[in-house]
Amino acid sequence: MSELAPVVTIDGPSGAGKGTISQLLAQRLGWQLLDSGAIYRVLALAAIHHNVELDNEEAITLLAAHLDVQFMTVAGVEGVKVVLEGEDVSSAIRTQDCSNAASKIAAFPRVREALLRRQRAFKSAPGLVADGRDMGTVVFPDAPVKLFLTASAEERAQRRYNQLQDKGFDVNIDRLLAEIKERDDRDMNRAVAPLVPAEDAKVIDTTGIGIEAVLDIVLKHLVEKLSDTGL
Ligand SMILES: Nc1ncnc2c1ncn2[C@@H]1O[C@H](COP(=O)(O)OP(=O)(O)O)[C@@H](O)[C@H]1O
Ligand SMILES: Nc1ccn([C@@H]2O[C@H](COP(=O)(O)OP(=O)(O)O)[C@@H](O)[C@H]2O)c(=O)n1
Repeated sequence: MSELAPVVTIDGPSGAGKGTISQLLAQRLGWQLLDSGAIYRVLALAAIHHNVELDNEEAITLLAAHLDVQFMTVAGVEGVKVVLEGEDVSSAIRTQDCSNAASKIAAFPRVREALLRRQRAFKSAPGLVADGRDMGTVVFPDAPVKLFLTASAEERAQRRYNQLQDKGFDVNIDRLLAEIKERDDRDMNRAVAPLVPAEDAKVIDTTGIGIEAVLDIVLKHLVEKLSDTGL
């Protein structure tokens, strides 16, 4: 791993706060940000747009290899702007249907393989904060700092409910909770790159802990680990 571009990996299930913490951390450090879930989401949307069946691993792998997508950080705007084939899909990739489709295609080993290089290309100086499910286990196994955020399924569903409602989506809390549990189950039990903390990850259960308090825990751990490794 290049010392010029250390990587902090932040993995965990849906609604654990990975995106929020990754963004705050990247801003604080002035580092690059990789929202790997957005790549799986945009691929799922591309499959839907091109009428590719979500169970067709071969066709989705081909689509993954040629995916025309750009990720842009826009000052003052939450999250990254995602442009698929020239169209701004930042909002379209956040629907519940797209979340479920992303988790289905993410179970295909060849699809994951096809997206590896694209994800690793985000690593550049002065450093990278990488958010996902397998950042610490598969994509950046040599990262000097690894975090695994989690929280109870009920709290994660409530957070996602509030977030989607704020964005103007019509949501049902019972359906959200059921889908979060279904997605957790699929992500944790797939054969390749399952959702599991890396052996050297610090696991933080954020149930009942606010964003600022979680960020404090993360920053403290980061400083300790980076000074241990001499970075
Ligand atoms: N520790 C926390 N306490 C309360 N709300 C949180 C916390 N972390 C994140 N949130 C909120 O929960 C929602 C989902 O967080 P997000 O970072 O998108 O999760 P993830 O990326 O893990 O799916 C967001 O609206 C965010 O503001
Ligand atoms: N590194 C990653 C990131 C996401 N994913 C898949 O993509 C889906 C959407 O990821 P996301 O991080 O955007 O989802 P949320 O945590 O925001 O709900 C997940 O349910 C996973 O199935 C993955 O398999 N590996």
